Amino acid sequence: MPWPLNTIRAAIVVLTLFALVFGWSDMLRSMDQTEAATVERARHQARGQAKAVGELVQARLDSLDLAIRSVRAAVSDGHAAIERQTRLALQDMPSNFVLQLFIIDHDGYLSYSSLGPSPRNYLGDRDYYARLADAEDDILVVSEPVLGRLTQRWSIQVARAIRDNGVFAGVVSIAVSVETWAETLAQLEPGRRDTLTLVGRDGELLMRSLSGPEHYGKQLRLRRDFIDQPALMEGDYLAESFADGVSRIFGWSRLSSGLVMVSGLALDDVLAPVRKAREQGITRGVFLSIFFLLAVSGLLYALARSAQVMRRLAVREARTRNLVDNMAEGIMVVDDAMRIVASNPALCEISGHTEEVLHGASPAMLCGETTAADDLLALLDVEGEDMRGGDFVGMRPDGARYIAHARVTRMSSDEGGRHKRLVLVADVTESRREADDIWRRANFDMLTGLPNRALLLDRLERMILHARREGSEVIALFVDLDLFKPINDRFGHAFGDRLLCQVARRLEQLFRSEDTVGRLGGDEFVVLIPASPARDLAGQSAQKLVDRLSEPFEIDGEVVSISASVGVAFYPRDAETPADLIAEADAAMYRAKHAGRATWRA
Ligand SMILES: Nc1nc2c(ncn2[C@@H]2O[C@H](COP(=O)(O)OP(=O)(O)OP(=O)(O)O)[C@@H](O)[C@H]2O)c(=O)[nH]1
Repeated sequence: MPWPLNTIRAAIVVLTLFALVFGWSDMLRSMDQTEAATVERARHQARGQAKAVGELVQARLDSLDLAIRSVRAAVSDGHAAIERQTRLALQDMPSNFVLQLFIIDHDGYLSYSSLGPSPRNYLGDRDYYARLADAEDDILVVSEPVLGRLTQRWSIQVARAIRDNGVFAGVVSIAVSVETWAETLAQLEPGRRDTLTLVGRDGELLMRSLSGPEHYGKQLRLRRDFIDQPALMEGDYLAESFADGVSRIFGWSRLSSGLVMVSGLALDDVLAPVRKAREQGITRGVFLSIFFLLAVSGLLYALARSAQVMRRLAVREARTRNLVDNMAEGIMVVDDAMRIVASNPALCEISGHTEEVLHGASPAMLCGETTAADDLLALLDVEGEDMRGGDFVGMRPDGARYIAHARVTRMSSDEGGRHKRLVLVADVTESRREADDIWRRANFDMLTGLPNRALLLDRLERMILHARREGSEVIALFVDLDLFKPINDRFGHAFGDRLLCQVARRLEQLFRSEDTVGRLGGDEFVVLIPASPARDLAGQSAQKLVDRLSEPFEIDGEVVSISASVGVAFYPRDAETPADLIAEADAAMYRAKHAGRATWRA
């Protein structure tokens, strides 16, 4: 059983929603996965970058340390040796990078500067100086950025302590330009909003490629692995940058000097291609979804329309079926192989067969008799015609006959070019009988059964037309019984009727089938004889007639004798028209009466 339409529509709606929800969630999930993978790749990239740049920074620090150590070794040799060694140590360093090399004595006063003699300047308050003074080991200290009192430029001090027999004797320090160093780092950055940050051992910001001095020396507020876990050498994290509020993916690497290089990749830039692809994907998805929904809506609409059409068709079919079932006229559809393929209750009633019996049977079944069946089958053979009609005699299973009128219509051909026939069958038994009766009443004399005046005149007209064509003649014999009234009077009217019938039979026996014997009314009869030539035959016939009617009649045990007077007229000699010819014969009959009756006159 096919699914109800509503179920199909509900299934389509559910499947559509499922497809949309599944499609969208799958697409968004795969987008999320792509985003996560991109972030993961960026983490690796940031780490790698922190490591590579960190190595460069460390190399720089190593060369600065080398310079510091070489100058420190010359301190005990006096001012000239310091100056010579300083020149030597700084000769390969760019002047905008190394701002100056200077020495602070054990009292905290500047005792030497590569920039030349300078006023007595106390620098013992600097953090790095205090740290070196307190340190037990020979360590390299990298200071926070400080604003030079003389130079008014931001610098980082890279310094080592001078020891004289193990006693703190001052500091050799190189001031490097934060600006220049940050610029150098900026050139290594891959993106406009990416950052490279150098962080001190205690988490203080030494330099940052993107920002100015306002952040120098600031302690990074947040807890970071590279601060909390000194043993960890590298790592990554995602955070909002404290300096500019930009979210970044950070990778960090600890340098051998203990400083930490942090490389930050702006999250928005990292994800820009992914987000663009996501936007495009969503736009495409929206269009596809709209298109899909439109297509499904179209399908649902088409289904609704077809359901409507089917309902209308069903109603129409039911109406047609109702009409066909309630029609008084029998209907059958006969296929190309002369089988009944459909019938209605009226046909069952007319034919006396059930629908089951009729179905698949030959229409000949309606007739029962071979000749009648042949007539019907011939009637159904409508090849070349679209419509025809005719009567056939049907026979019911109980043997009862009926007259049916069939109207056969050739239906339009099917795919195979075969035609079916639609046959409307009406039981016309009654109407045919009535029509026959009317016809007989109109054309025959009810007493004798002979043709009456109307039919006589009609037959005479035909005979005259034929004679005119053939050049032959027509004889009209007008017969009037002699003295019939006395018989009526004596034996009664009914007796007279029976006598008239016997006269009619005798007249019929006297003449051939092509002749016509008719009764005009009363005791008057007419005989019409087509003849060529007519003259002798007329006389013989008239005489024969007079003789035969003179013979006695026996009616109800009574023997009676009468005679007849006969008038003869010829076409074309005596008259041209049927009425004139009869009138001429009538006139001749009167002449026979006047001649004494029981004779004939022409
Ligand atoms: N029984 C009977 N009589 C009829 C019928 N039609 C007419 N008649 C009678 O037939 C008679 C005909 O008479 P007529 O032909 O005039 O006269 P007739 O007595 O035959 O005399 P003639 O014709 O002069 O020899 C009338 O008495 C009619 O009433 C009929 O159908 N049946």
